[in-house]
Amino acid sequence: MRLENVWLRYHRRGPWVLQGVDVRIGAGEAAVVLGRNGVGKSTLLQVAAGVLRPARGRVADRPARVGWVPERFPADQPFTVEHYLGAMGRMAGLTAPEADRAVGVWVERLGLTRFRRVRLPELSKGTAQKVGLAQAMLRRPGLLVLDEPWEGLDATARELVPELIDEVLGDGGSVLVSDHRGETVRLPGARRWAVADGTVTEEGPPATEEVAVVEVAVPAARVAGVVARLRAEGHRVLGVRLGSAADPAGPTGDVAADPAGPGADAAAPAAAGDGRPLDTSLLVDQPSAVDPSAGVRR
Ligand SMILES: Nc1ncnc2c1ncn2[C@@H]1O[C@H](COP(=O)(O)OP(=O)(O)OP(=O)(O)O)[C@@H](O)[C@H]1O
Repeated sequence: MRLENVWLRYHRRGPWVLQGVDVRIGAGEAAVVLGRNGVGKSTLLQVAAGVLRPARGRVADRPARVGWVPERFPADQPFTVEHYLGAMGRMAGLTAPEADRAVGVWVERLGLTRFRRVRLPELSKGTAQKVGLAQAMLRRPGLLVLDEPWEGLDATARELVPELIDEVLGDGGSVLVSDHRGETVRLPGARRWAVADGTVTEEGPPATEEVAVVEVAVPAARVAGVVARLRAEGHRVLGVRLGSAADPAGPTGDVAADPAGPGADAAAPAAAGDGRPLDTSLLVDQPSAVDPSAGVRR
């Protein structure tokens, strides 16, 4: 997904909150949005989620299913937890039985079982936040946007947030999260977007960092998931090639996709050893899968 030259202000003659923002995030990647209070983090997340429309510029390739968790869950709605979540599940495109099943799963995971029949306005802030998390996860989002997700949550639920993020990333989704409490140290692999003066700057890894290249053989059918997981942990995936199970490092392997390397041919058809197509969709157009020469072979 890309934000291209995005401008936004809340009133016709008001100050611009976002001014020509250009950022992108790939499948299986997370980005933490940082900046001082009032700088525009929530505004940026809402544009990314499609809650706010930019005055100028555009958001391209936003995944079809977006999970949006606002900083403050709007609990002033006259529904019980289970009615609200069931309705949200159906709005997300689940059938009634699927929605019921999903509600059961997330109510349990988030420790909401005893609140099922409680009306939203009667919930504490932390419990309402959990309902906010649950509604975003009922149908696995391709983009999960979390505005200060740790705010108001109890210790157990705070532990769960990185777990949910990992699950979305592991399925090839993208995650954006803002945080002013430093909790995002729990997301060591995330990219870091610093918001200041209406613009967003990506903070890169320290240039002096020494790296090593590790070659790993995985079943071809699991390539997409493994690549997404590696990226979610902050590793750069330099390329993927096919090999044989007997001799994975042998010379017979064809290059299936080298996402950013010189001569990369993302359109080249690739098939797993058993003839099934290899899902390389996650391996193209990834800005973070970069310069293979950055890896040092020792
Ligand atoms: N609905 C609104 N109407 C008018 N101005 C708004 C609105 N929402 C936000 N703003 C203003 O836009 C600017 C950016 O706000 P935003 O909430 O995006 O910042 P933030 O970085 O998320 O802040 P915080 O860390 O306090 O949540 C602020 O000056 C804020 O007052």
